Amino acid sequence: MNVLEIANLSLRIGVQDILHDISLDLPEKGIYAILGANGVGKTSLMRCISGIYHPTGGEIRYEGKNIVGLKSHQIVDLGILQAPEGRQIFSNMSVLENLTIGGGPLKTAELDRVLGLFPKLKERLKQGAGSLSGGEQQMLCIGRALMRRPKVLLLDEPSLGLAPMLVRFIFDLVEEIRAQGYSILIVEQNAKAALRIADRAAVIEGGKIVMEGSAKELASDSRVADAYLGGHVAAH
Ligand SMILES: Nc1ncnc2c1ncn2[C@@H]1O[C@H](COP(=O)(O)OP(=O)(O)OP(=O)(O)O)[C@@H](O)[C@H]1O
Repeated sequence: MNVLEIANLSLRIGVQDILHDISLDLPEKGIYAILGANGVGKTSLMRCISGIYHPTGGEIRYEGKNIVGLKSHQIVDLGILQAPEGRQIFSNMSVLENLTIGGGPLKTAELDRVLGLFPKLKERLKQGAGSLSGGEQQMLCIGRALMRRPKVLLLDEPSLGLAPMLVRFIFDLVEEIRAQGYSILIVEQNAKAALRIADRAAVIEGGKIVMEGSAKELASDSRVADAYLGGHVAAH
């Protein structure tokens, strides 16, 4: 079953066509990767799903129901949570405050579950979030989304600015999060890392899907290799 279905989605802002005829399905407990270079529309697609941008055409169905037109907070309440690009943590607040902000009364069980995934954060609960390393800030950003127990997690460039070792760590963690029953849509420029963990993937160029298939197919496609894997077909 698909938890999220995007059908013929288009987005126009002013006179600019940002997204055109985007269709993709996220299976329940699946990882779907959206690949592409800078500025092709990946973040805009995420923003359409989370209700920040309103698509000009098409549908976004969550558990079979079209969510286009709903407000961001309604989409969050339905169970679609985004860990945004650039992390957007509150650097002058503590790690604990960042994790618990906006979530109503503190849910200890949720906190324990999230901290179980991120032992590094557990050691730094009282510390100012601004003093965390880049990788830890990324964990905090994902952890904050998980505190709301989403069904669908939207990850925008989780590897951005991280050292290769940390990229591996973050992607292993995404796999672990999926194993806990979440469905994950991940936007990435790091095609190699994303294809390693994804079930399916799409490549976006100029606001359009130019390739779509299983992650295995895409990883062994010479066009993907040339454009996104530095000429090497990825070992899967
Ligand atoms: N609010 C907006 N107003 C005008 N143009 C916008 C707006 N949001 C996005 N765009 C344009 O849409 C295009 C796609 O941007 P988007 O941020 O979605 O790309 P991206 O693939 O996520 O790139 P990046 O990896 O740099 O975030 C860009 O040309 C951008 O300038």
